[in-house]
Amino acid sequence: MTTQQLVEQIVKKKSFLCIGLDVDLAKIPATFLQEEDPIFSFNKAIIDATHDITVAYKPNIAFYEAYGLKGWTSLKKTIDYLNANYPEVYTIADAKRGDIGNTATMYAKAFFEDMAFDSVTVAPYMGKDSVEPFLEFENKHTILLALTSNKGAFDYQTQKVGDKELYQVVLETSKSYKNSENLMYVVGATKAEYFKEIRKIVPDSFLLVPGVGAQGGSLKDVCEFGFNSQVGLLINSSRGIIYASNGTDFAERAREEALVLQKEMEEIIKNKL
Ligand SMILES: O=c1ccn([C@@H]2O[C@H](COP(=O)(O)O)[C@@H](O)[C@H]2O)c(=O)[nH]1
Repeated sequence: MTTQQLVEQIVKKKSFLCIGLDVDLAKIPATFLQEEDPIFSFNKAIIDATHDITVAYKPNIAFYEAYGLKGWTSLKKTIDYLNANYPEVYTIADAKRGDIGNTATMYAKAFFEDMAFDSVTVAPYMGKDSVEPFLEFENKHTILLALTSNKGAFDYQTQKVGDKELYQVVLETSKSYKNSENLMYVVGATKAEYFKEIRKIVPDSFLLVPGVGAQGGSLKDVCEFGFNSQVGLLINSSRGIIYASNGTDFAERAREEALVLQKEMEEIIKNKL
């Protein structure tokens, strides 16, 4: 999907919500456990209940890898279901990959070609030649970790490198990568006070923002400086939406939680765009 198509969906749905499909078998309604593929069945129910109010879904790959071959099969069925039934929805493989060039190309093929995701998250630590292979893929985005939502972000990402903080160097340097127009960045909602500085460096880029919901980040605070003329934000919530209930009403409750965020987004879009 192109960035323009993503923006069109955001405007049409009045939403810049991304729902995280982080499925933990210990947390989904017990009735699913009797099914042949509980993870896919759960995802399908969540997707069918929310696709009209969200613009993106983000399965975190760890939640699938943890279940081995069965988990990969559930992931493949989920992405195929999305692409076949809701092709207008943007998809993110939250895989946080990063390795030397030829290996990076294989990671990119896995997520962009075999799995047909629109984007994949990538760690910047191994530098330019570990990121550029992902950027070669047309109409696919590479979402580089910049300033993450966890406490450990302060271990390295805000450390000074010369007169800049490391996350600033990542943002600045990555703009010179070949095909850098295919880049987006991860910035945690729990770091709302950094968005002003981040927008000075990457005013036009899309930011994937996890940390609203279970991690306590504020949508309003992120939008104050994170919002740009094309919205420029994908706000992710995973546990806060998909585990709103583990009863028979789980899908309705997930929709209700998603709707709370979407309504807030609609208001922000009305006031800011
Ligand atoms: O900085 C980051 C990068 C990625 N994540 C991932 O996003 C979701 C958040 O889930 P919640 O349940 O809404 O907290 C999860 O997949 C994380 O691994 C992040 O939280 N922070």
